[in-house]
Amino acid sequence: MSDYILEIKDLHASVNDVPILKGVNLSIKPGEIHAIMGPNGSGKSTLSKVIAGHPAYSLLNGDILFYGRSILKMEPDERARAGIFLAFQYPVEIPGVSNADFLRIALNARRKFRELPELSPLEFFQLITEKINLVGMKESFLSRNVNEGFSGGEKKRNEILQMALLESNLSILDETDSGLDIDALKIIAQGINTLATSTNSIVLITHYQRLLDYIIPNFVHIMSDGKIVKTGNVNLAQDLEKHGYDWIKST
Ligand SMILES: Nc1ncnc2c1ncn2[C@@H]1O[C@H](COP(=O)(O)OP(=O)(O)OP(=O)(O)O)[C@@H](O)[C@H]1O
Repeated sequence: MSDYILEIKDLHASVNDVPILKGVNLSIKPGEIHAIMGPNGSGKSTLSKVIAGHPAYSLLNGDILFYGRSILKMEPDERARAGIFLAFQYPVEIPGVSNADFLRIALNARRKFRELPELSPLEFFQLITEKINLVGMKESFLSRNVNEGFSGGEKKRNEILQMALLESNLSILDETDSGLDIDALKIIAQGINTLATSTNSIVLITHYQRLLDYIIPNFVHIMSDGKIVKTGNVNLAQDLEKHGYDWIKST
């Protein structure tokens, strides 16, 4: 078994024949939290979607290893069941599907993969009641359709609720902090800290140093034009906040 949960090696990817990722290298060990920052359009969301297996992206070169094994041939649902979770920058609404059913079916698919017994609706209800407190959500959100009519911040909370339920090994949170009010940011950050264990890893994609006051990452990476151009600790985010991205170019 590899020492790493995730290893990305010289990853090049394109969308609609436009090259976006131009040689990304990243290694993540269990127990680590990594933050990825970078200017708009630098490829952060693309990286997260390529890891999750989004079919719109073509892989041109490189590899993605999950516990030492290439996942390139795995479908997105296989990757999710195996323990890769992506909280979307723009969570989708699914009219006609109740949030509770969606979450229970997703959880049971993951439990089946882990060779755990599926939860009955009653057992699921007991578990979800505990988990919604973690993200400060009201129970009424469970009977509504997935994200339908949810505010921006409520959609983000719902993503973290999924993360809490699925107990994924690798959780990639794409701008989960954007759209959250100050109180919600603290609640969500606290929830994420509770979910971080010595055996899983979290990748936070963010524009705001503020999030990293609440969730202290082990590493901060800066992406620019499809590559990770600088890696440091949490001080790197503070320097960036002070000096802006032009500072990176001059260092
Ligand atoms: N379908 C597409 N066709 C052409 N270009 C695309 C397509 N999808 C994404 N791109 C481009 O890929 C680049 C990287 O986008 P991506 O969303 O990964 O950036 P990002 O770093 O997450 O940006 P932000 O911080 O604004 O969310 C952008 O220039 C974007 O316009």
